[in-house]
Amino acid sequence: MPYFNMKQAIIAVGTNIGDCQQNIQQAVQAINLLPMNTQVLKEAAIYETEPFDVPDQQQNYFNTCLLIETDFSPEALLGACLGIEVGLGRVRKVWHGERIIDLDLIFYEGEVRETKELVLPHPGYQERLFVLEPMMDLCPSGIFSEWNFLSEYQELKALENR
Ligand SMILES: Nc1ncnc2c1ncn2[C@@H]1O[C@H](COP(=O)(O)OP(=O)(O)OP(=O)(O)O)[C@@H](O)[C@H]1O
Ligand SMILES: Nc1nc2c(c(=O)[nH]1)N=C(CO)CN2
Repeated sequence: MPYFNMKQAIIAVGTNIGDCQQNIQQAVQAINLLPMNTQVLKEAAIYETEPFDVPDQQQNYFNTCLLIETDFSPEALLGACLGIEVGLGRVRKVWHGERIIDLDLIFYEGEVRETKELVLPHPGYQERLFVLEPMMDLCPSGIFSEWNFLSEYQELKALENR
């Protein structure tokens, strides 16, 4: 019987320690091993980006975004992502410090949250070309569910090209 309950979400991935391509690959594998029918449907290109809004000297980041489907709730999906970060060796030391892997939940369908643990859509994604650019690979119209991020992408891209 067809199964209609799956939800789609976008996860932004960032890494700037160690073998960054491998870190991303391991994150994708870990997401595909999650329960609740979770799987990566589409991977954006990987972009090398300069550190943005960081407190110290850091290596360039490698950023991408993943379109996934899942039966997890938004809260459970975030918990699963935080578990993958820990499993891949992430240690939190300072705010916006360098990291082996960062998995941010940008959108979960049209869901909105404003709790201490989970804010949806992810706060600040509109100011981050390193998130918007790979999201355009996943959604070339600049639209995901109720969210239209095309103009934010175009504005930041134009600034970058000046
Ligand atoms: N949409 C979301 N995606 C990921 N984490 C979130 C989200 N909303 C709230 N959080 C909370 O943010 C906390 C800190 O996340 P993290 O340490 O990855 O922040 P950061 O990546 O350094 O900064 P930023 O959130 O600005 O990218 C997490 O423990 C999580 O509970
Ligand atoms: N280029 C780039 N800069 C960042 C990134 C990131 O993933 N890429 N993540 C941050 C905190 O989440 C802070 N700054």
